[in-house]
Amino acid sequence: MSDWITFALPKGRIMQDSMELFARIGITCPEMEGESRKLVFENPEQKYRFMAVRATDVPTYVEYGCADLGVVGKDTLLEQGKDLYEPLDLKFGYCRLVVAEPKALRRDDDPACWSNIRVATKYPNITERYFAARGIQVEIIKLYGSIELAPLVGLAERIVDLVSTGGTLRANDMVEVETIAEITSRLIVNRASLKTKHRRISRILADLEQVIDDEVRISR
Ligand SMILES: Nc1ncnc2c1ncn2[C@@H]1O[C@H](COP(=O)(O)OP(=O)(O)OP(=O)(O)O)[C@@H](O)[C@H]1O
Ligand SMILES: O=P(O)(O)OC[C@H]1O[C@H](OP(=O)(O)OP(=O)(O)O)[C@H](O)[C@@H]1O
Repeated sequence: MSDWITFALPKGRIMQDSMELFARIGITCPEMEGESRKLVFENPEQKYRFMAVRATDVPTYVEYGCADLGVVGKDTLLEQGKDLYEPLDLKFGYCRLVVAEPKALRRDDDPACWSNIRVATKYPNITERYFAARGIQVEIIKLYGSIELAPLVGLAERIVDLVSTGGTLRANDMVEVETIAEITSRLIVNRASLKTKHRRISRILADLEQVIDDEVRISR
């Protein structure tokens, strides 16, 4: 099995974009087509294995070498701060990590005057760092989803969360105040695999880079 390549892919929205990109460099997995509760899928002819994991668990599987390669949002990498080799920006999964607050609060609010605020977020580390760098004291309420609910029920005045279309903020009468980071999905690589499976992995990296560069060139 040692010449197999194992990918850790997030079960959610990134999975499909990942498989579409991999298909463009000839990496496919017919076993993954259709509904299934399976967590591991294989293409024995090509010697590829795909593990479906929680988005936030991808770095762990790659760090411990259970997966050679992983696809994960930059938000997760920034939050977890693991020392992982991150050679490629895959240029999908685009969104922004922002500070947001209710429209009604925004009217008289001046972020330059913030000194002590309460923020609900899935990203406590990023949030802490961001406000500490500006000398703002922040009380962080860690949540695991539906972050936009927090200001509606008085749990926190502000949130730090991802925005893509802006639909969730609008639907909950909130507005963006500041952008913390632009986010895309990244390819991450286990450092030991890079040495032990160098030929296969460097080929995958080169092929992906080519396809991504071509796409960027065409879209210009
Ligand atoms: N609205 C969005 N639009 C585009 N990309 C997004 C959006 N929300 C999240 N992402 C990206 O997709 C990644 C995975 O998000 P997803 O919602 O699938 O998992 P999650 O629910 O955040 O993770 P978990 O299942 O571990 O709680 C995020 O880390 C981010 O990089
Ligand atoms: O700008 P939009 O296109 O509306 O997308 C933003 C929403 O998407 C993500 O939530 P997700 O769907 O992952 O739900 P969750 O936070 O409850 O897990 C994010 O946390 C925002 O709530």
